[in-house]
Amino acid sequence: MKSEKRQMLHHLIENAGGCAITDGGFATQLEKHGASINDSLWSAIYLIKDPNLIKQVHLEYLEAGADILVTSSYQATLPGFASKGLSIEEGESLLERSVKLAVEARDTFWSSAKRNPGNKYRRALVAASIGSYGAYLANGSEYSGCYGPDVDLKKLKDFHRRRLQVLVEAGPDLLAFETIPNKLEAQACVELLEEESVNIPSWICFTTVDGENAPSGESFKDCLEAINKSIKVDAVGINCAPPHFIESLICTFKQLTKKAIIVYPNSGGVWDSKAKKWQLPKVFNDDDFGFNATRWRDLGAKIIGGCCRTTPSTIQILSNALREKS
Ligand SMILES: C[S+](C)CC[C@H](N)C(=O)O
Ligand SMILES: N[C@@H](CCS)C(=O)O
Ligand SMILES: [Zn+2]
Repeated sequence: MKSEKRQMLHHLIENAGGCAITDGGFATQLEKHGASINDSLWSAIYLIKDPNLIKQVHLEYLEAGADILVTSSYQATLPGFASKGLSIEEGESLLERSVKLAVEARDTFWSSAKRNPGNKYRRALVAASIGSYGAYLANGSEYSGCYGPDVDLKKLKDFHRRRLQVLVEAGPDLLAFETIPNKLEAQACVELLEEESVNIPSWICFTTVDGENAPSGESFKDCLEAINKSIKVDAVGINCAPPHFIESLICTFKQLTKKAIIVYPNSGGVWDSKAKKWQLPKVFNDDDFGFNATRWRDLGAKIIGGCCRTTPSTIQILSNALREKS
């Protein structure tokens, strides 16, 4: 049973014909529904404010063809919840809720889809999001990689450990480390997976601002060192970076790792961490995503989706493109 679980992500990729589809921007899709997430918890504030809206967004991505749902826990942390006056138990139950909402959406959707013979769907997997330490800081440091001199490996592991334990306990199919901006945090994630004997698959995704290195300026070669040595990490790649960097990054990652490559870029633009808003126009529209997704797949990406400011319609177009031309 244990080893079956470990293989779930690889099986999904195989069943999808070699390239699975993850969902699109979660927080920005909440905003499309009128959510106000200008908050230190960002989208995670909706675990308190309106859990049903979270489920609705998950359902929209399933309908659009996502094979993987990423949970609403990106910026959900125990210290973050504590800063809102919540107890540890309350914080832990909100983390559990993030997984439950996605599992419920998946189960509801799948029980109706499978009644329909010939439907285009596959039973989706639920990936518990673990946003970087920079995401928790809410100061844009997931795009700078600068955590300051006081942040060492132990501090990062201490920060991530309890949340990881609670999320794993809640029963997701896999773990998704998102917007990792430097080598130290990648190493912390790998060591935690090992120390906690995590037995579900995981991916680790980095951001980039120059299209070549991690935001810290460290090379991806250096950032991947610990990841490549660990059997606990199944896929590695990029999320929430501008889409025009993706093609060359897939080629770079192919030379640096044997892990499955995952890419889910944002639609372009720059995050203004003071105004808590995406600035500058999008670089890719939905059709650009559709066209480029087949190219990314042909270059070797095994999981493709979207991040901030991509929507269910982006995933719909991407999914049509990948399914038609596989
Ligand atoms: C991926 S960024 C857009 C998430 C939000 C950021 N951590 C903040 O709170 O400002
Ligand atoms: N899973 C998160 C990532 C933000 S960069 C979201 O889509 O909101
Ligand atoms: Zn994003």
